Amino acid sequence: MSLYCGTFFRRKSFGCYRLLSTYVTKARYLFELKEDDEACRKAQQTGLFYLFHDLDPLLQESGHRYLVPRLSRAELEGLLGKFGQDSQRIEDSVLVGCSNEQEAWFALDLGLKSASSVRASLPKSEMEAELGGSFVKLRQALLQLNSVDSSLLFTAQALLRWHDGHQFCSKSGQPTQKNMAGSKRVCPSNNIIYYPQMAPVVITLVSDGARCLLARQSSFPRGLYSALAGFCDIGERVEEAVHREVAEEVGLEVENIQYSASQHWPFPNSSLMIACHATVKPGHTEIQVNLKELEAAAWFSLDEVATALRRKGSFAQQQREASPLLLPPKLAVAHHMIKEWVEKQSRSSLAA
Ligand SMILES: NC(=O)C1=CN([C@@H]2O[C@H](COP(=O)(O)OP(=O)(O)OC[C@H]3O[C@@H](n4cnc5c(N)ncnc54)[C@H](OP(=O)(O)O)[C@@H]3O)[C@@H](O)[C@H]2O)C=CC1
Ligand SMILES: [Mg+2]
Repeated sequence: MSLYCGTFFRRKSFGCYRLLSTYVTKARYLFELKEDDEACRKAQQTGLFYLFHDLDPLLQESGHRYLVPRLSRAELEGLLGKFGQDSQRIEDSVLVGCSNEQEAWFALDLGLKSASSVRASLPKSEMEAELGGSFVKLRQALLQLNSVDSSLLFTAQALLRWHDGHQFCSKSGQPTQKNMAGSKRVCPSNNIIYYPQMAPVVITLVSDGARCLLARQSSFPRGLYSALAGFCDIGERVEEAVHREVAEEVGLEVENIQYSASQHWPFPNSSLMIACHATVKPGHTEIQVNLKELEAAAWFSLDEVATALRRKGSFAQQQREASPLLLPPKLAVAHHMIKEWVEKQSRSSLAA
């Protein structure tokens, strides 16, 4: 038997009521807000709002870091009033999370172009002056955000982008309607439900036992190398995608595929990055770079990679110093895998 009593779920087990964990309580609260428009509308009264302008989040500079301001409902209504918009606009926001105390967090974009005058794009520089911050490209701000803020902003931007691109039903051509939380859109003419999507991408760190294989695309910043990444084809298993992508990009066959971690990556569209380690078949290490996909690929020794990982200083600083190898930023899953590989290799060379 389970009882819902306001803020907590309690489950009766062996005659006593067990308080559910904060995590479970939060998960169920968010589930309720996604399912129940009225509950979500109510949560918008007491919630906090992250602001975006044409998918760029509002940030405030503080030394070398960015802070992410959040507006209360009253502050948001005041802002909208100054720009001739009524509080109805708040219902365009999407739910992105909540605090342990069940204060719901929403994201609202006031800069996306829309055909409707009630959804007009508000002027960016006037809003920035009013809010004492600036709307910054999320990719540019990455290195100056903490991991909690960046993860929330990744989700918020991906969700806002998805809604902006799914205003119409692909079958009937009619406008779709967002539910209050923004967890889906429905076509009123045929009841088709559209859910936000992420494209699965495999990212593989290939090792030959002593070295790891890193590659770069011509679009990467100068000096940056990363693990091999590629979109999963439809119908493919993760293992198949890993085999195919490595074969396509560097002409090698891999084995011993081991799952490492995953990450939602919002650039340029929403991807679910599935990170795996893999090894090449013994003696099969000769790389044949597919120049349609990559600019270069090479094997790097433990020492080269460990030195690059240890290097301090900003990315731009390292580029100026012409560091021989630059690695992805800490918050990218590619960085996590490279670090994991270095730790494992270092442990096994110590043990040897
Ligand atoms: N977080 C991290 O640590 C890292 C994240 N990544 C991300 O991984 C993603 C994939 O890596 P990438 O090497 O570019 O991928 P691929 O090797 O699969 O090649 C990219 C090409 O795939 C095509 N493509 C684009 N979107 C899709 C899609 N949804 N489904 C199928 N094919 C698609 C495009 O081709 P066309 O333009 O010809 O249509 C694109 O040029 C990138 O978005 C990148 O940002 C990559 C490395 C590290
Ligand atoms: Mg690729």
